[in-house]
Amino acid sequence: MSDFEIRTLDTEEHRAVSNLFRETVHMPPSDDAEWVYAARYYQPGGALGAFDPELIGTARLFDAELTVPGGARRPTVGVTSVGVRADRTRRGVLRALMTAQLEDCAARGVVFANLLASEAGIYGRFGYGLATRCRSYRVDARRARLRPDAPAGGDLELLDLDRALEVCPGVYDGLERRPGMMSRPEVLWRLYEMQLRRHTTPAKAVVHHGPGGPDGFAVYHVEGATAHPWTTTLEVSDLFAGSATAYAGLWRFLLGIDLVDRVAAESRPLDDPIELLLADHRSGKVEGISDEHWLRLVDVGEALSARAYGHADPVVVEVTDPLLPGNSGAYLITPDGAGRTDRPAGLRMDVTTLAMIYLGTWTPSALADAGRIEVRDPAAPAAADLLFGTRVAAWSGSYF
Ligand SMILES: CC(=O)SCCNC(=O)CCNC(=O)[C@H](O)C(C)(C)COP(=O)(O)OP(=O)(O)OC[C@H]1O[C@@H](n2cnc3c(N)ncnc32)[C@H](O)[C@@H]1OP(=O)(O)O
Repeated sequence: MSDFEIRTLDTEEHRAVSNLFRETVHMPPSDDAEWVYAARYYQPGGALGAFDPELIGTARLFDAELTVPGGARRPTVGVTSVGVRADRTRRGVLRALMTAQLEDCAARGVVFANLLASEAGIYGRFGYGLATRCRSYRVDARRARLRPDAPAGGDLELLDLDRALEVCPGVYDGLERRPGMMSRPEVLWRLYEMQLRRHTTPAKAVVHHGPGGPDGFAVYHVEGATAHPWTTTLEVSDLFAGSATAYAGLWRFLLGIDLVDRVAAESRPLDDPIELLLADHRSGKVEGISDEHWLRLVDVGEALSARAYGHADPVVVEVTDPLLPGNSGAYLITPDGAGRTDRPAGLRMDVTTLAMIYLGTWTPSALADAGRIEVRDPAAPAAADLLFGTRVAAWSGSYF
């Protein structure tokens, strides 16, 4: 359909993008006070608009880096503010925006794209696969204590929000990253600033200082302190630790704050070790597991050669990518690396399914059993499980 045009928006048009996007997700426009912060979350040149001639659809991005299994980092974009005006949906506007955005990323040498999806049925057709998952849990702070043998040491420093926004970005940058973690560019911290300033109770941060300097932090605020009788929940919006000692130290602090009934952590890695630290593991309760990041391999060859692999017999994976056809073809995956090959494929899959196994979140065997991978060599699924498997669960921890 071509009765609309797609173009990159100027900075002065960003507020219209925000208004349109918020309308599509049934939120009111930002007021002037919020827009002071929200505007800083827009990367110049990062927003696309669809016009007919009014603005009827948007999609935007910011540049970042993604950590892949093995620790290498490659360029990614965080895709956000995707919305099409309700009276212009289902006529190809999103498809045109996604196509233009991905082609631009490919031309710029971006290797990945990440997003958080409003609905699970939208993005698979554009090559995005669910690549990280997270779990939420609540800990009964009145009851929970860490085991006496839990790691201890280091110092804790409590910061108000202004100071936290100065200090935490540097601590984050210095931490080792899991597969799936992104760098946090300035625009992302501006988003978090906006969100944290919105709370009616003060947001705080606690930084853990280990032998080599700051090695972890948690950002939180407490809800419920104004109602009587009160039931307070300390909500953890960020928690990153570069060592087991920092992780235990941050939790020990959070669980020891007075007048807190519950500590809620919404989006933690699937293998977050909190239960192992609690003296009574039933003082914490997993509330649910949910989607986290959807990943698009924009440059399949570069993505496959960037990550590390486990030990197993080599496997040839044939990939199909209708949207970015240059990615289609066969790739030889070995413990020493990956690259294009003419050898016959043991596994065939689309680029969406490849994204699901890329960070190790889903196994090729499970996806083959689900009918999403065509198996041509019966030995290939088990070998691919070992090649693509990771030691720690992939997780991003960054939301936008
Ligand atoms: C990263 C983020 O920002 S997530 C936020 C996404 N935004 C929203 O959820 C806001 C509310 N929804 C919308 O604004 C729109 O309905 C959008 C953006 C989801 C879809 O926009 P449209 O212009 O209607 O999509 P378009 O017509 O290009 O459809 C492309 C394809 O996606 C499908 N599709 C569109 N929306 C959905 C949906 N919500 N669920 C499942 N499939 C969908 C279409 O059926 C079409 O399928 P096809 O490839 O088989 O033909």
